Amino acid sequence: RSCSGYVSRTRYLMRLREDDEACREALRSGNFLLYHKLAPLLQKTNSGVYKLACLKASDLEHILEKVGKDKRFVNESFLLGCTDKSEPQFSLEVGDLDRSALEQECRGMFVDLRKAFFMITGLESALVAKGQALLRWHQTNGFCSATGQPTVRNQSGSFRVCHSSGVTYYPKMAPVVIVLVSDGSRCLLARQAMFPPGMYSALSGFCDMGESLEEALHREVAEEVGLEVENLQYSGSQHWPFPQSSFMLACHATVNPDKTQVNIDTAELEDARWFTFEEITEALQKPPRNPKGEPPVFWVPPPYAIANQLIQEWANQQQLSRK
Ligand SMILES: NC(=O)C1=CN([C@@H]2O[C@H](COP(=O)(O)OP(=O)(O)OC[C@H]3O[C@@H](n4cnc5c(N)ncnc54)[C@H](OP(=O)(O)O)[C@@H]3O)[C@@H](O)[C@H]2O)C=CC1
Ligand SMILES: [Mg+2]
Repeated sequence: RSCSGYVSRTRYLMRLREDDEACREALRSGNFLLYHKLAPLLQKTNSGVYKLACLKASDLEHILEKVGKDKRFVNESFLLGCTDKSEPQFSLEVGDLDRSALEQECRGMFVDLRKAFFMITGLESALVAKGQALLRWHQTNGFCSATGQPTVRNQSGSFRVCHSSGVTYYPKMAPVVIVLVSDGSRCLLARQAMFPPGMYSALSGFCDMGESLEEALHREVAEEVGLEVENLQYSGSQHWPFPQSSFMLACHATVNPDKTQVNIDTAELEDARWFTFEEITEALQKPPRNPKGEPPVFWVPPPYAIANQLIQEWANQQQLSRK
């Protein structure tokens, strides 16, 4: 099978999703991400940094045998994608097996995704989030919501079907808008009470049924801070795993510099305020943690969060316009 290039990899994955037999076959040459109760397996490299553990099929079978599990358990994996070399990648939940025995056999440790996500590289964190999202979706969609009967997965895990009602269920994400509002020289950031101390982020909110991106964005800003925005500019998108699969759609927007008085919805937000270019530049350079015991200083979400991209873009824009 010659599968170099993006199109042939994509077509290969398409076939694995649709053809159960081909997908079962692909398990034999697969790479596996393991999760213990949704916590991914990481391994420490020789240089002391953590990486996502990717086990070969033969190693995984060997490990399963060691912890007393039939190697056919591998068939319960879900297809995630494939590497540049067209090696298929799968995720597997091993939460029923002994955690420390597995950690020992795999020379790694299972780390809560909220920590793991920020311990590894950007590409790995996108993959590990996808793996968890797919496992979580399957774990919570075992029954048809029309009939209450069990749903059955296809081999790749790209859908589940209820044979009683005939309904097919596909993995879902919740669309969320996130917007950085600017008044021309300052940008508006907010914090929820549950955020870590000192962290402020761009305004965000779930899209309502039937809304466009633009409508959701206008509504969220009006609801949360009582402002009317204009000049929406799309920036990018991101799958976000916390607390569950969101599909983040990120935009910039402006307000009239004469109408910047915020009126905060205190049920949603603890605070929202305008930050200057100098405050933002300083926060972008700061490591995202407060030393223990110190009063909280202002900081912004880390680079893997699309909020960081918006803030960075705004700062770059300001820098140019100030030259
Ligand atoms: N990657 C990034 O840079 C960032 C990501 N985010 C993510 O964006 C998402 C939304 O942000 P947030 O500002 O809190 O959202 P909202 O402003 O819409 O407010 C959250 C409220 O919406 C309700 N809600 C929860 N889930 C859903 C859903 N699936 N559909 C509709 N309403 C829902 C809940 O209400 P109730 O209290 O009634 O349950 C919740 O309290 C979060 O997942 C957050 O992690 C946010 C900022 C930055
Ligand atoms: Mg919000």
